[in-house]
Amino acid sequence: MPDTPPAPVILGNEPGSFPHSVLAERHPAIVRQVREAFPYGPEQHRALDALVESCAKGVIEPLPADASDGDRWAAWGMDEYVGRSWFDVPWLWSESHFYRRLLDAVGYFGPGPWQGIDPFRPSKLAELHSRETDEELAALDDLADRPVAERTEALLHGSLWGNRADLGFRLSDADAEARAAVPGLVADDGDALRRLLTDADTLCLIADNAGRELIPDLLLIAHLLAHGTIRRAVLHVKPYPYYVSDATTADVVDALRRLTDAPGEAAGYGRRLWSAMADGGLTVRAHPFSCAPLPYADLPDDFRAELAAATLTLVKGDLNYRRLVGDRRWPPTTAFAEVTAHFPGPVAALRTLKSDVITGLGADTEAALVAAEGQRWRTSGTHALIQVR
Ligand SMILES: O=P(O)(O)OC[C@H]1O[C@](O)(CO)[C@@H](O)[C@@H]1O
Repeated sequence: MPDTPPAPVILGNEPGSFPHSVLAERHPAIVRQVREAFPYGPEQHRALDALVESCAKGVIEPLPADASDGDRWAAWGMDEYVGRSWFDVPWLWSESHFYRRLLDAVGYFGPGPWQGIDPFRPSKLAELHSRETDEELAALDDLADRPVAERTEALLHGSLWGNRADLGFRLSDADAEARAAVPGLVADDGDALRRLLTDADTLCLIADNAGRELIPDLLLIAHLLAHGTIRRAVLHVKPYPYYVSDATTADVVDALRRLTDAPGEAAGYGRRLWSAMADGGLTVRAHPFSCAPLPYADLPDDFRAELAAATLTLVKGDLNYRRLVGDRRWPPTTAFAEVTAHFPGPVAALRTLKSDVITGLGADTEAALVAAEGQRWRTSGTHALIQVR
């Protein structure tokens, strides 16, 4: 990284801090939610009890000897962190590892009858079939007669603000959705983004949440394909359920069915995407590194090569932003271009702010945010940004 010395990595061990509250409060709440969602047997309940106990008072344990991804986790730092408190290792690592252990506890990795059963699916489906989703899809009818550029803008902002709809985030901040989004972006490289999206070949979209975020992401892709703004799109989803609402291939299928079954314009978007999947215009990928507890600076060679070949990579959401710039205590005015210099091609972040990490702010913007809200703006989910490099 050119001139910027790395800032300290964020850990979860400071009581009262946001990362600490995620480990100490949000994770047990997620376990409770998962227990209520399925009629699990005694074995799963015991494993979930053990996980809660381990997170609160214990240390990170080795993976089972027969874990099929044992080597992968070893390469991702497992040996260094085994035996240490969940609170004392990088927060990005411990959060990510929590989801790996949670899936283990409910039998997701099998073998057995619960293999492949997504513990978050009921909440994802409820959101996909909510009144709010109906309203968002109905809004497409009003958009139909508008000029293309206006539709592009509306769909870009739909994709950006769709990131507020995050089920895990709502668990600990139930009012986040109701609070009005603050108008205006804290950083807005929208012009640069529009330039990159002119006559582009391949758009990679690194997806974040399913449901009410994935739907607008898909609508945006359908629109860009339909108008020849991009020739093809690659949608990167997670290979297994992650951070409660992150999108997997099954969620893409659910979202496409939701679109094709909808009344009005939405069905046309769904049908176009369905055919794009068939003719290679839209490809879905689920690379193991998408669930890695590491920043994108550590991209493996195959993933790096793929992103290097894209005209633009659109990185959605808060967690992807943390992975893109590095989950560190950057001074907010640190240049976004410098902390993303490692990324193999043009990249744009579309994110609502839900954790402490932030870069690329103007000094005036930071000062105004702090004067109005203290540090709350970093995590409240009411501010958003578009940043491009
Ligand atoms: O869905 P998003 O936008 O990635 O947000 C998830 C965020 O929620 C948290 O789990 C807690 O805020 C963060 O760790 C993570 O960055």
